[in-house]
Amino acid sequence: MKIALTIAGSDSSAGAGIQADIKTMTLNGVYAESAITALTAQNTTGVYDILESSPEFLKAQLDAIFDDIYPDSVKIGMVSSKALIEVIADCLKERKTKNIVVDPVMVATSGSKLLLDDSIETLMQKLLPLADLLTPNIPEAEILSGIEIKSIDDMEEAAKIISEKFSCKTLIKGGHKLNDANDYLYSEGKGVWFKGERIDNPNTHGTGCTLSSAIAANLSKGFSMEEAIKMAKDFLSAALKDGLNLGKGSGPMNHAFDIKDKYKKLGENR
Ligand SMILES: Nc1ncnc2c1ncn2[C@@H]1O[C@H](COP(=O)(O)OP(=O)(O)O)[C@@H](O)[C@H]1O
Ligand SMILES: Cc1ncc(COP(=O)(O)OP(=O)(O)O)c(N)n1
Repeated sequence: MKIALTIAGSDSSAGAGIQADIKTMTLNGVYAESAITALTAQNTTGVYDILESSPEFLKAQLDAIFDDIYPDSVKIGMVSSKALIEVIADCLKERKTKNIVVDPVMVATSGSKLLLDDSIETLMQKLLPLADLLTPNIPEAEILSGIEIKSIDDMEEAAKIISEKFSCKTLIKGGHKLNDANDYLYSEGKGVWFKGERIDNPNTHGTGCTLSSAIAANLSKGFSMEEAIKMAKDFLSAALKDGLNLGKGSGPMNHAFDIKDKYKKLGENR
């Protein structure tokens, strides 16, 4: 079985973060491992508290993982501080990790900061140049490229700037901010649009986490980057389309859309 590792924060409501990543990787047919950068007290209405892992404890988690079950891909999500970013960058270099997908999580859709302002520079210098793929949303892409994104042309230009700056493929997500569900990949001098069907569902908590971890799972299985992105978008759309409606705010998607009926039946005889 292929292995994917997520290095990210825990979301207590399990719609985003580590929990979304593990569900996504599992349902995309790979074995999921996790190294937790922070615990968040979070639900569909916001992030109420954050407790970071110490750098020593994050390193201990990564060493335990890499010494035993070596991953075929790594997805990195919320990493809030400089010291944690450095631990991850050192580990990825030392362990010669392949298929690195970085979702440069900065602010949750609910508005809470998940990356400290003074850590953005460290993220850009130490971690992003190690990535095979970056998956910023529009506000993150504006920070990484240094340009304002107000149009489709701006999206294309920003992807090129980011890709050249960090020497990696860059997928800018249109998402709910611009151009509906259409995302743009720039890679080695070439751009390609991934058109998605916009699903009218306000419950989009964890869409970014789900997309990046599905891409990592698909890379683990040996798919090309373009195939991995296409399949990840199909998985995300199906999870959104399932129409789960939980919580008082922007709720989680149903990652288990494909198997939910199988397990529902098991309980029906009781
Ligand atoms: N309503 C929607 N219907 C279909 N796809 C969506 C919708 N909203 C977001 N997406 C897709 O979800 C993925 C994550 O995008 P986005 O929500 O912008 O990321 P983030 O959670 O990092 O802000 C992208 O592929 C985007 O196109
Ligand atoms: C612990 C944790 N990590 C990441 C996020 C952000 O999730 P994302 O899928 O990028 O976007 P929203 O869910 O905020 O729309 C998070 N909220 N918590």
